[in-house]
Amino acid sequence: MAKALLPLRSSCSPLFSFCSPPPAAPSLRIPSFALLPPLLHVRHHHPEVLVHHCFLPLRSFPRLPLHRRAHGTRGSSDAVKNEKVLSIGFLGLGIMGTAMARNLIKSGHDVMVWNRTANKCEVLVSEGAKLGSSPEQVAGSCDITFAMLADPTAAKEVAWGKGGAVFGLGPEKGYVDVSTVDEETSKAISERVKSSGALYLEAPVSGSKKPAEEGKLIFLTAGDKLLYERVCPLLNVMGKSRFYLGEVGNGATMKLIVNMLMGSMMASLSEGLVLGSKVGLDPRTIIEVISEGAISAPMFSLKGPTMLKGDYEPAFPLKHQQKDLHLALALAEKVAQSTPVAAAANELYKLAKSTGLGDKDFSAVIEAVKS
Ligand SMILES: NC(=O)C1=CN([C@@H]2O[C@H](COP(=O)(O)OP(=O)(O)OC[C@H]3O[C@@H](n4cnc5c(N)ncnc54)[C@H](OP(=O)(O)O)[C@@H]3O)[C@@H](O)[C@H]2O)C=CC1
Ligand SMILES: O=CC(=O)O
Repeated sequence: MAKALLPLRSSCSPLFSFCSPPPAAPSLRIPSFALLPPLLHVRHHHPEVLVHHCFLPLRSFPRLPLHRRAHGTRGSSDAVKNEKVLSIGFLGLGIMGTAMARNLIKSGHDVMVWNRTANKCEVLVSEGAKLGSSPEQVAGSCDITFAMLADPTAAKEVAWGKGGAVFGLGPEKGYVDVSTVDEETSKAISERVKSSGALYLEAPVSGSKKPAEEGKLIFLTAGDKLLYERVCPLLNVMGKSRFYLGEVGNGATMKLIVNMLMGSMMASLSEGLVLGSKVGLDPRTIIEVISEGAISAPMFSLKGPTMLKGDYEPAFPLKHQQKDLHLALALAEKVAQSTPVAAAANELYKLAKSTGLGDKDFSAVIEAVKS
C-alpha cells in the first residue's frame, strides 16, 4: 500500500546521516507534534515515532500498544524510502540467517554476507549480496551488522575471535546480535562492541524458519535505544513485531523463557501422542481434539501431523532447543528457582540428541519418548 511520507527535520548524528530528509516537500502538512524535539517523540515509545530521523507515514500515529507494533508493510519500497540506502552486514547463514538476510536483500538493501562455511554464502551472493571475507571486514564495511549464530560459543567467536566483528567496528556503526544466547554472553558482546565505539543491540527472535522466510519474526530487543530506533525499519523488513525491553540481557532472558516453555510444550505433546497411541487412540484425533480447546496451540497443529509421519525436516534444530533449555535452567539456577518441568524436558532432548537427532527438527524429541 502506498504511504504518504512525511520528511522531518533530521536531528541525526553523523552516524545516521543517511536518514536525512530530501530538500523539500512543501505540499505535505506537518503535524505540530512532528516538529517537537526528538526526545519528546521518543517519550511516546511508538516505534514509528522513534524513527523520527527517517520518514514517517502520515497515518502512523498511535494505534497500537506503545511498546509493540505489528507491521503490515514491507518489501522493496522500504529501503528506497531512505535517502542513502543502509549497508548491512549479515554474519551467520544458517536456517534463520539465510532467510533473514534474503529479506533484507529483497527489500532493496545493500547486504554483505559472511558465513564460517563459505559455500553457504553462494546462494545469497547469486541473489545480489556481496561476499565478506571475515566478520571484521563485514563490520568494517557496513553501517549495521547483524549476527545470527548457533550458540554462545559461536556468538563470541564471531564477535571477538580471530578476524572478529569488533575489530571492524567503530563509532558510527551498530552491531545487532539476533542469536539466542544467555544474558552473560550478550553482556560480554555488548562490552566489547561498545568499547569499539559502536552501538549494540541484542535482538533474539521468536519464530522459526517459515516466519523468518515470510518476514514475520518477533524481535525481543534490548540495549542501545538509539540503535534500536535506527534499525526499526530493518526489523520491520524481517519481522511482524518488536519489543524493546530495556537493558542488555532482558531480550536474551525473555527469549529463554519463551523457549523454555516451548521445549516443555513439545515434550508434553510428544508424551500425549505416544501414550494416546499406546492405549488405542488415533493420534490424529488427539491433535484435532486439542486444536478445538483451551490448550490449542499453533505449534501443536503445525508439528503434530508431521511428527506422526516421522518427518523431522529441521526448521528449529533439536540441538538448539536443548541449548535453550540448558541456558534457561542455568538462569533458573542463578536465582534459585525450581523448574522441574523444564528440567525433565531437557533430559528428553538430551536423550534425543545422544541418539543422533540433534540436527533434526526439535519435534523429533518424540522419538526419545518412544524409546
Ligand atoms: N531455527 C529456528 O527456528 C530458530 C533459531 N533461533 C536461534 O537462532 C540461532 C541460529 O539458528 P539456526 O539458523 O536455526 O541455526 P543453524 O544451525 O542453521 O545455523 C547456525 C549458524 O551458526 C554458525 N556457527 C556455528 N558455530 C560457529 C562458530 N563456532 N563460528 C562461527 N559460526 C558458527 C553456523 O555456521 P556454519 O554454516 O559454518 O556451520 C551457521 O551459520 C540459534 O541461536 C537458534 O537458537 C531462533 C529462533 C528460531
Ligand atoms: O527459537 C525457536 C523459535 O521457534 O522461536
